[in-house]
Amino acid sequence: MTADPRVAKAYAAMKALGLHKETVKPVLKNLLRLFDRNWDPIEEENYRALADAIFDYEESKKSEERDRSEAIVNESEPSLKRLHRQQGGQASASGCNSNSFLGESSLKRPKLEEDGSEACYREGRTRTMQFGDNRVESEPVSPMIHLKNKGKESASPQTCLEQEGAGPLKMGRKDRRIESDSAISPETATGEKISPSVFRDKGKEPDSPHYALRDKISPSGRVSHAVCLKEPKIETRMVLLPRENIPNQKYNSFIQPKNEELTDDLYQFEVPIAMIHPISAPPRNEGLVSTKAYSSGNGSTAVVDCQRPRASQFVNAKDGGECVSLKACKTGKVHEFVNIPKESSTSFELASSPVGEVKIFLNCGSALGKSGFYVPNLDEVLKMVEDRCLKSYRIIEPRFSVMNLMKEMCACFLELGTDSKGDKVGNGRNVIRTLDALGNSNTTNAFRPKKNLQNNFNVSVGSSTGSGDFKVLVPQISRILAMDGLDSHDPITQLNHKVLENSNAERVKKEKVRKGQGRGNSTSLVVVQQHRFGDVRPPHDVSDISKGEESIRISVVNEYGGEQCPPLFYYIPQNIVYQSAYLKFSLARIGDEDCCSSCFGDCLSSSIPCACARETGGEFAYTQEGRVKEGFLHECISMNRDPVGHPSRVYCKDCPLERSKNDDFADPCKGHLVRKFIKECWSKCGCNKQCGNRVVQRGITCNLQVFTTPEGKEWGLRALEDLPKGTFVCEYVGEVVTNTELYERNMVSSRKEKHTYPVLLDADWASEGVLNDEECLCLDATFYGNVARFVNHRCFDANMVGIPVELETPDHHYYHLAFFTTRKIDALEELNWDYGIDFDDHNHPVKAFRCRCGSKFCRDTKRLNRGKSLVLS
Ligand SMILES: C[S@@+](CC[C@H](N)C(=O)[O-])C[C@H]1O[C@@H](n2cnc3c(N)ncnc32)[C@H](O)[C@@H]1O
Repeated sequence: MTADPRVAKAYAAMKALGLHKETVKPVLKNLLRLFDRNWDPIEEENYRALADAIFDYEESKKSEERDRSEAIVNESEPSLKRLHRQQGGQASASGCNSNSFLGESSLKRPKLEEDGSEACYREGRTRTMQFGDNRVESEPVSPMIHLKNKGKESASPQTCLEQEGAGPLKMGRKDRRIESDSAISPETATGEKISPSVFRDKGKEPDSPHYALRDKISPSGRVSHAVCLKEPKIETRMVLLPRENIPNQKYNSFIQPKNEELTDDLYQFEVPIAMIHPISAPPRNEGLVSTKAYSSGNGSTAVVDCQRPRASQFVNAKDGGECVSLKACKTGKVHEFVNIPKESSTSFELASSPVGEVKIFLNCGSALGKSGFYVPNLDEVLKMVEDRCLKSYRIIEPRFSVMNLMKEMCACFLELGTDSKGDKVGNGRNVIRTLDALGNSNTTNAFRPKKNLQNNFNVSVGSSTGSGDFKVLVPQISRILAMDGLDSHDPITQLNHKVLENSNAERVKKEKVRKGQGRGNSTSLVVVQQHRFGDVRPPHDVSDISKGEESIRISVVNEYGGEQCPPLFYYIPQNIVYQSAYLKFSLARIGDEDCCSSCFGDCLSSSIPCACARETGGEFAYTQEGRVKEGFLHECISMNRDPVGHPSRVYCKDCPLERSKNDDFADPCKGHLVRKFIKECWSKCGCNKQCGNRVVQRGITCNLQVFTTPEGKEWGLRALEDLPKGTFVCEYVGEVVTNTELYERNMVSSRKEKHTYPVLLDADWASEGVLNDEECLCLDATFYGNVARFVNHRCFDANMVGIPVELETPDHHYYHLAFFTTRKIDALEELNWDYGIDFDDHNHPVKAFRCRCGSKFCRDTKRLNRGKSLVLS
């Protein structure tokens, strides 16, 4: 019996396809592992990824068996002959690209198979085609942005989606089946497959195609081919698949197969391209790079001459590979590959400039450590790749060529990176997001168009009126963002956009229509139905978002563009139970020891602390000024800042959070902080409303404003006045839901919401035995909430701390989460608190996002790593 409804649903969906639970289970398990337990990519399109994975797994098993029997037959044959047979379509799956992606083993991190690589190159040796007519010109290249497979980071879900999971999971069974039992494995070492979708007819001929290429070998045998393309006018291309057939664009990242060297010999070079062996590169310098060329020591030149590259972005090829970081420099000339390779890997990089130059750089690391490695003939490599595409991907179109494929990649890159619709307002927004994702929002200007590209590339450049932002929506980057919620398409807020979201608006719209999600016009502020309950959310009053619910007005300002209004929600000044939460306030339940019925006036003025101070060790937590006392505040702050090492971190035997997920794959409890509580006097106390031990219950008294943040976090909250340390700012208000209800909500929303607004009231979850579901409470401010729903996260050194405060009940299962300043805050400073989230935990109710907190202690290491790779000097 499967307890988890998601697992059950998956089984049911597969059952409908005739797949038994036993077959489904191991693959599902692997997929969950692969996606870091993120169900979204699995559930999408009626479990298409899962079905594909199962089919591929089954086929790869069959293929392996076949290969095994062939290997036995071929055992006595000379290796050369076997290699020829590979060429002819009989190669063993254990050759160059043998990793099976989908089965138990194939979901492991991809490893380079040296033997396989060598076999590939040896194969190249036996061929006689010559590569000629390489032409090198040395014109400078304009600013570049870069996309790169770094091949280093561990597989985050988004990484998996983009790379490891990209191939087999994203391809439709029918239109892009990969013949896994073909002679040469369809999968690269990373399990990637090339999407045929990149072949589309653009109907353009290239201008005098020339090609140039430098094959460089590092001392260790690392090979890189780089190609610089000038004026990539598009040659007539074949149509293999209509774009609409692509099941899910976001999974169609284009990543080259391992060991397959793709180069372009058609375009005219602007600059000589060569590779830099990372080892030979000078030490990393975060400042400007001025070196022009490096020598790897064996004659391989390291030259990259590129003017004013502005940004770079890596896309991982796979795990365990080298970390090569591409550095763009302001003054120009050099791309520096700075990190030392750990192991062999393959990286892939696309770069483009605002004026449309595209550069493709491939770095094949698989020959590392092979002493006799030499550069194979390029034409042979191309031929081999084409053969593979023919056999493995069933690309039978006679005009297919790697060159065309590469051109298509450039065309897609440019097409997606520019705005064919001239959609103006949305562009700047994407630029900001993309560039912020790159770690430097100041680079926006770098992408402003200098000239119209229409003639060259059949794409137009969108520029926002006024700002003139050039839209650069790099597909891989935007997908990464989408994975982490920065750019996902919330069906509700999407409808409230004043502008079309991005350059892909048309495509997104089509996709939505196809999925039956398209709903009306997104250009006007509309009141839309909640996808959850079918109720209607009221429009905002920007002069006071609380609509009079608070004692002060809280205005809304939009200074940076983007969403004109915050997402719609009901403003409530106090928590409201949604349904099942056990929250019973009764005077009878408050014992004498939990109130001060004999007090009078202001408890703080009494020399003897009242019973309500019991919770805080017999001392009131507040000062006479109504601020949290220094010592207490610091304890709360330190507890938050070092939650893992904190002694008050406890682990549930039966964690409600994990319990609500699923039985099959539940993790052990990740721990909860046993927090310090404040107990305020309340209705059963004899003191008056002005009692100094009543702070939170008086509500918001500071001047606050909802505003658009410049860093791309969208809406945030700021103070309009200086706030001293320890000041109560606001409470986190929302619907009180049980942990299970929250889990169900998350399932329904399927993590497609752009932002999430849950808070766990878990301060006491682990201190007792097993809690009932209705006692495991959370606050969800998605639909009903107060101004605190706008407070963004900051890692560690946030200027507010959330402290559990008891008002009505001494029961620790329910409490108020109140925010107090951790230091003096200046007027107009953004307010933030540390959500305490683990950025690697994509299964947590608080959806992990790509953190833009700007703290030097930022925990979002993936972003940091990526940021490091994206140095803009
Ligand atoms: C409680 S909401 C905060 C308000 C939100 N910015 C908005 O516009 O409604 C939490 C969401 O804000 C975004 N967010 C909060 N802190 C962030 C940060 N440091 N970096 C990036 N996004 C952040 C995330 O999307 C998160 O899911």
